[in-house]
Amino acid sequence: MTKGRDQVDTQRFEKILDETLGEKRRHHSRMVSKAAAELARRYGGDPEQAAFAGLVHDIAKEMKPDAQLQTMEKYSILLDDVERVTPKLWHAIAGYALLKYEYGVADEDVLEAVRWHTTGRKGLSRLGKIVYLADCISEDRDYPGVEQARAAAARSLDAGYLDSLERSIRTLLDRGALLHLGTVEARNELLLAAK
Ligand SMILES: Nc1ncnc2c1ncn2[C@@H]1O[C@H](COP(=O)(O)OP(=O)(O)O)[C@@H](O)[C@H]1O
Repeated sequence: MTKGRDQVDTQRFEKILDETLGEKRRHHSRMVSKAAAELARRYGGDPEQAAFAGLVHDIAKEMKPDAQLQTMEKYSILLDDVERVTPKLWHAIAGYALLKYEYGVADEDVLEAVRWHTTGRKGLSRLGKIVYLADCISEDRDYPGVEQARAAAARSLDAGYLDSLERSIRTLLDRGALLHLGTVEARNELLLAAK
Protein backbone atom coordinates (compact mmCIF):
# COMPACT_ATOMS: atom_id res chain seq x y z
CA MET A 1 0.00 0.00 0.00
CA THR A 2 1.45 3.40 -0.90
CA LYS A 3 1.22 6.35 1.44
CA GLY A 4 -1.32 8.19 -0.76
CA ARG A 5 -3.55 5.13 -0.81
CA ASP A 6 -3.40 4.80 2.99
CA GLN A 7 -4.54 8.37 3.48
CA VAL A 8 -7.40 7.94 1.03
CA ASP A 9 -8.40 4.74 2.81
CA THR A 10 -8.29 6.38 6.21
CA GLN A 11 -10.53 9.23 5.06
CA ARG A 12 -12.89 6.79 3.38
CA PHE A 13 -13.15 4.63 6.50
CA GLU A 14 -13.56 7.58 8.84
CA LYS A 15 -16.67 8.43 6.79
CA ILE A 16 -17.88 4.85 6.91
CA LEU A 17 -17.38 4.76 10.70
CA ASP A 18 -19.29 8.05 11.01
CA GLU A 19 -22.24 6.24 9.46
CA THR A 20 -21.92 2.92 11.26
CA LEU A 21 -20.71 3.67 14.80
CA GLY A 22 -21.88 5.96 17.60
CA GLU A 23 -19.64 8.72 18.93
CA LYS A 24 -18.28 6.71 21.86
CA ARG A 25 -17.24 3.79 19.68
CA ARG A 26 -15.73 6.14 17.07
CA HIS A 27 -13.68 7.73 19.83
CA HIS A 28 -12.58 4.27 21.01
CA SER A 29 -11.61 3.38 17.42
CA ARG A 30 -9.48 6.52 17.12
CA MET A 31 -7.79 5.78 20.45
CA VAL A 32 -7.07 2.17 19.44
CA SER A 33 -5.68 3.48 16.15
CA LYS A 34 -3.37 5.81 18.09
CA ALA A 35 -2.28 3.12 20.55
CA ALA A 36 -1.66 0.64 17.72
CA ALA A 37 0.53 3.13 15.84
CA GLU A 38 2.53 3.77 19.04
CA LEU A 39 3.00 0.04 19.65
CA ALA A 40 4.11 -0.45 16.03
CA ARG A 41 6.63 2.38 16.37
CA ARG A 42 7.97 0.81 19.55
CA TYR A 43 7.97 -2.83 18.45
CA GLY A 44 8.96 -2.61 14.82
CA GLY A 45 5.67 -2.76 12.92
CA ASP A 46 4.35 -0.37 10.27
CA PRO A 47 2.67 2.48 12.20
CA GLU A 48 0.37 3.47 9.32
CA GLN A 49 -0.82 -0.08 8.80
CA ALA A 50 -1.35 -0.47 12.56
CA ALA A 51 -3.22 2.84 12.76
CA PHE A 52 -5.51 1.71 9.95
CA ALA A 53 -6.18 -1.71 11.50
CA GLY A 54 -6.92 -0.07 14.85
CA LEU A 55 -9.27 2.42 13.26
CA VAL A 56 -11.40 -0.25 11.56
CA HIS A 57 -11.17 -3.08 14.13
CA ASP A 58 -14.69 -2.52 15.50
CA ILE A 59 -16.35 -1.68 12.16
CA ALA A 60 -19.06 -4.32 12.70
CA LYS A 61 -19.49 -3.75 16.45
CA GLU A 62 -22.81 -1.93 16.23
CA MET A 63 -24.47 -4.20 13.68
CA LYS A 64 -27.31 -6.28 15.11
CA PRO A 65 -26.25 -9.88 15.94
CA ASP A 66 -28.61 -11.19 13.23
CA ALA A 67 -26.90 -8.99 10.63
CA GLN A 68 -23.46 -10.06 11.87
CA LEU A 69 -24.52 -13.69 11.53
CA GLN A 70 -25.94 -13.10 8.05
CA THR A 71 -22.70 -11.44 6.97
CA MET A 72 -20.65 -14.40 8.19
CA GLU A 73 -23.03 -16.87 6.50
CA LYS A 74 -23.05 -14.89 3.24
CA TYR A 75 -19.30 -15.32 2.95
CA SER A 76 -19.32 -18.95 4.16
CA ILE A 77 -17.25 -18.30 7.25
CA LEU A 78 -17.22 -21.35 9.49
CA LEU A 79 -17.54 -20.74 13.22
CA ASP A 80 -16.13 -23.01 15.89
CA ASP A 81 -18.28 -24.36 18.73
CA VAL A 82 -17.58 -21.45 21.09
CA GLU A 83 -17.97 -18.76 18.42
CA ARG A 84 -21.32 -20.20 17.32
CA VAL A 85 -22.90 -19.65 20.74
CA THR A 86 -21.09 -16.42 21.73
CA PRO A 87 -22.59 -13.45 19.83
CA LYS A 88 -20.11 -11.08 21.50
CA LEU A 89 -17.41 -12.65 19.36
CA TRP A 90 -19.23 -12.10 16.08
CA HIS A 91 -18.34 -8.47 15.47
CA ALA A 92 -14.67 -9.29 14.90
CA ILE A 93 -15.48 -12.03 12.38
CA ALA A 94 -18.23 -10.02 10.64
CA GLY A 95 -15.86 -7.02 10.58
CA TYR A 96 -13.26 -9.12 8.81
CA ALA A 97 -15.84 -10.22 6.23
CA LEU A 98 -17.18 -6.70 5.66
CA LEU A 99 -13.70 -5.25 5.20
CA LYS A 100 -12.60 -8.03 2.86
CA TYR A 101 -15.66 -8.64 0.73
CA GLU A 102 -17.68 -5.43 0.89
CA TYR A 103 -15.09 -2.69 1.34
CA GLY A 104 -12.30 -4.31 -0.69
CA VAL A 105 -9.54 -4.20 1.91
CA ALA A 106 -6.79 -6.41 0.46
CA ASP A 107 -4.17 -6.26 3.20
CA GLU A 108 -4.38 -9.76 4.70
CA ASP A 109 -2.44 -8.70 7.79
CA VAL A 110 -5.02 -6.02 8.56
CA LEU A 111 -7.86 -8.46 7.91
CA GLU A 112 -6.29 -11.08 10.17
CA ALA A 113 -5.75 -8.53 12.95
CA VAL A 114 -9.42 -7.51 12.84
CA ARG A 115 -10.58 -11.14 12.74
CA TRP A 116 -8.70 -12.06 15.93
CA HIS A 117 -8.80 -8.82 17.89
CA THR A 118 -11.25 -10.10 20.51
CA THR A 119 -9.88 -13.57 21.27
CA GLY A 120 -6.31 -13.62 20.02
CA ARG A 121 -5.03 -16.93 18.66
CA LYS A 122 -1.94 -19.11 18.49
CA GLY A 123 0.45 -17.91 15.78
CA LEU A 124 -1.02 -14.44 15.56
CA SER A 125 1.07 -11.96 13.56
CA ARG A 126 2.84 -9.00 15.12
CA LEU A 127 0.12 -6.70 13.77
CA GLY A 128 -2.54 -8.97 15.26
CA LYS A 129 -0.90 -8.79 18.68
CA ILE A 130 -0.57 -5.01 18.35
CA VAL A 131 -4.28 -4.55 17.62
CA TYR A 132 -5.32 -6.98 20.35
CA LEU A 133 -3.17 -5.14 22.86
CA ALA A 134 -4.05 -1.64 21.63
CA ASP A 135 -7.73 -2.50 22.14
CA CYS A 136 -6.96 -3.33 25.80
CA ILE A 137 -4.73 -0.36 26.67
CA SER A 138 -6.04 2.52 24.54
CA GLU A 139 -6.38 5.87 26.35
CA ASP A 140 -10.15 5.58 26.67
CA ARG A 141 -9.90 2.27 28.58
CA ASP A 142 -10.56 2.49 32.30
CA TYR A 143 -10.90 -0.80 34.15
CA PRO A 144 -9.23 -2.25 37.25
CA GLY A 145 -5.83 -3.42 36.03
CA VAL A 146 -5.48 -1.13 33.03
CA GLU A 147 -2.33 0.45 34.49
CA GLN A 148 -0.80 -3.00 34.95
CA ALA A 149 -1.78 -3.81 31.36
CA ARG A 150 -0.07 -0.61 30.13
CA ALA A 151 3.04 -1.36 32.19
CA ALA A 152 3.24 -4.86 30.69
CA ALA A 153 2.82 -3.37 27.20
CA ALA A 154 5.74 -1.05 27.91
CA ARG A 155 7.99 -4.06 28.74
CA SER A 156 7.47 -5.93 25.47
CA LEU A 157 4.78 -6.72 22.94
CA ASP A 158 4.54 -10.32 24.15
CA ALA A 159 4.46 -9.27 27.83
CA GLY A 160 1.57 -6.92 27.07
CA TYR A 161 -0.26 -9.47 24.94
CA LEU A 162 0.16 -12.15 27.65
CA ASP A 163 -1.05 -9.86 30.43
CA SER A 164 -4.18 -8.96 28.49
CA LEU A 165 -4.87 -12.55 27.44
CA GLU A 166 -4.64 -13.61 31.08
CA ARG A 167 -6.89 -10.77 32.27
CA SER A 168 -9.49 -11.77 29.69
CA ILE A 169 -9.28 -15.45 30.75
CA ARG A 170 -9.68 -14.51 34.45
CA THR A 171 -12.65 -12.24 33.74
CA LEU A 172 -14.39 -14.91 31.68
CA LEU A 173 -13.74 -17.61 34.31
CA ASP A 174 -15.12 -15.34 37.06
CA ARG A 175 -18.27 -14.90 34.97
CA GLY A 176 -18.55 -18.63 34.30
CA ALA A 177 -18.40 -17.83 30.57
CA LEU A 178 -17.15 -20.02 27.74
CA LEU A 179 -13.51 -19.51 26.87
CA HIS A 180 -12.46 -19.33 23.25
CA LEU A 181 -9.66 -21.84 22.65
CA GLY A 182 -7.66 -19.28 20.66
CA THR A 183 -7.11 -17.28 23.84
CA VAL A 184 -5.92 -20.32 25.80
CA GLU A 185 -3.68 -21.50 22.95
CA ALA A 186 -2.19 -18.02 22.52
CA ARG A 187 -1.31 -17.95 26.22
CA ASN A 188 0.15 -21.47 26.14
CA GLU A 189 2.24 -20.56 23.10
CA LEU A 190 3.78 -17.60 24.94
CA LEU A 191 4.48 -19.65 28.09
CA LEU A 192 6.02 -22.51 26.07
CA ALA A 193 8.25 -20.07 24.19
CA ALA A 194 9.53 -18.74 27.52
CA LYS A 195 10.54 -22.21 28.84
N1 LIG B 1 -11.56 -15.45 24.68
C1 LIG B 1 -12.85 -15.23 24.78
N2 LIG B 1 -13.72 -16.24 24.89
C2 LIG B 1 -15.02 -15.99 24.99
N3 LIG B 1 -15.56 -14.77 25.04
C3 LIG B 1 -14.74 -13.73 24.94
C4 LIG B 1 -13.35 -13.89 24.80
N4 LIG B 1 -12.78 -12.68 24.72
C5 LIG B 1 -13.77 -11.78 24.81
N5 LIG B 1 -14.96 -12.41 24.95
C6 LIG B 1 -16.28 -11.78 25.10
O1 LIG B 1 -16.43 -10.83 24.09
C7 LIG B 1 -16.74 -9.56 24.67
C8 LIG B 1 -16.26 -8.47 23.76
O2 LIG B 1 -14.88 -8.45 23.72
P1 LIG B 1 -14.15 -7.19 23.16
O3 LIG B 1 -14.60 -6.90 21.78
O4 LIG B 1 -12.67 -7.41 23.37
O5 LIG B 1 -14.65 -6.13 24.22
P2 LIG B 1 -14.91 -4.59 24.18
O6 LIG B 1 -16.37 -4.43 23.92
O7 LIG B 1 -14.52 -4.17 25.56
O8 LIG B 1 -14.03 -4.00 23.09
C9 LIG B 1 -16.08 -9.63 26.05
O9 LIG B 1 -16.66 -8.77 26.97
C10 LIG B 1 -16.35 -11.08 26.42
O10 LIG B 1 -17.66 -11.23 26.93
